[in-house]
Amino acid sequence: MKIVADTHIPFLKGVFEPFADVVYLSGNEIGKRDVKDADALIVRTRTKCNDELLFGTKVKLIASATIGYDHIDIDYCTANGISWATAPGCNAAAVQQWVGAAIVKWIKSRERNPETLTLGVVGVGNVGQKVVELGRAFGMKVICCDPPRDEHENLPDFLSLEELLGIADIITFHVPLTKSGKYPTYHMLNETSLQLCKPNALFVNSSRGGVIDEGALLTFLRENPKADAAIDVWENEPNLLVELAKRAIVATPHIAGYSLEGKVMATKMAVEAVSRFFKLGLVDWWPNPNPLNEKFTIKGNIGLFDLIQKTYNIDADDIRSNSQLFEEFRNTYKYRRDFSAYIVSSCNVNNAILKRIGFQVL
Ligand SMILES: NC(=O)C1=CN([C@@H]2O[C@H](COP(=O)(O)OP(=O)(O)OC[C@H]3O[C@@H](n4cnc5c(N)ncnc54)[C@H](O)[C@@H]3O)[C@@H](O)[C@H]2O)C=CC1
Ligand SMILES: O=C(O)C(=O)[C@H](O)COP(=O)(O)O
Repeated sequence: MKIVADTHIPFLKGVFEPFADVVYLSGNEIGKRDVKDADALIVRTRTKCNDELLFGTKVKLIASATIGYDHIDIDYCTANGISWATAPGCNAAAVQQWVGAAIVKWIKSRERNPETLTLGVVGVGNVGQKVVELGRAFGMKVICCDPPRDEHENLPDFLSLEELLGIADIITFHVPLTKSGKYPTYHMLNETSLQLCKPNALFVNSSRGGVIDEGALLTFLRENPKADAAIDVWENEPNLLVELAKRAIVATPHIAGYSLEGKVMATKMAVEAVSRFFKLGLVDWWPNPNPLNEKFTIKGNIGLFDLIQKTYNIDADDIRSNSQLFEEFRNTYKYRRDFSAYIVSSCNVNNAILKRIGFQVL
């Protein structure tokens, strides 16, 4: 058996060596010659799994250690009998933390009162639901838009995108990138839909570049000096639209999901998917030693904003002055810890609220 794996998936080395020849390569370097005789691929967002890579190979399984899967051509895989697996929800808490840190930065710099603000969450899946809880913890009014869920679950409080855009002070996207189907998300925020938005809104994108039309957003920001953007994902990664990055209040290199918890869970889910498929018996696998056993205590008289900033200094991930280092920054990232690693005591926030957004409470 042969496995080709992305070398930047942490904790993977050594796991499959007892069962297979394992070749590690940088995700964007994995090519047809490498995968021709591979049975399985273990990838991240950096490997485009399409006919160009897969045609004529004997790949039977693609396991992606990521939530998103727009890098996998699902139609091609289905038509060609290639199974695929992702890691749903693995780093949702990390993205929640990134969104929290971005919003706190914006509120402090624009001196906005959270209790007067409406948070609009577009896409209410694993990440979106955590962001809804965050907005409530901030004391904001929260409104949601998720037509695919609404259609099946009949959620009376959910709004259309157009309604949400007209009301929200903060608009945050948590949708997959899709170009077809009933509810495509490609450029869902564009020149036309931006006209519905408030001139002092904050636009937050930690979903995928391409969900927002970057050129249209840049024009809107130029025309509306009180509007802002916090962007983690870009249409042409690793290249970013430098003018947009410069105008944004937060510009990071696709690291919203980069917590240690998120990475461990992603690898765990990919390992277990490969093990299930090839019947290798790696059930309830964890890295050994498990780095998540280390926890941290935060004690003292602080409010929620400072608490979030204590867990994550988003400015340290700013890529504006070093945009050419986009991929290197990601590949050498020191994974941060998300809220679940922190045990909080005696701080000025209600314990139930802290627990709802993922902190541990003493
Ligand atoms: N920046 C980063 O590091 C990360 C980015 N992501 C991105 O975030 C996306 C969302 O992640 P999850 O919440 O875990 O996915 P999910 O699949 O749990 O939720 C996505 C939600 O979007 C909804 N949706 C689909 N089309 C929609 C539309 N046109 N309008 C409104 N809602 C729509 C779905 O019904 C679903 O409820 C991922 O697909 C991925 O691309 C995920 C993890 C890390
Ligand atoms: O999980 C996802 O989806 C993401 O976007 C990741 O956090 C980015 O993952 P990598 O491909 O950089 O591992």
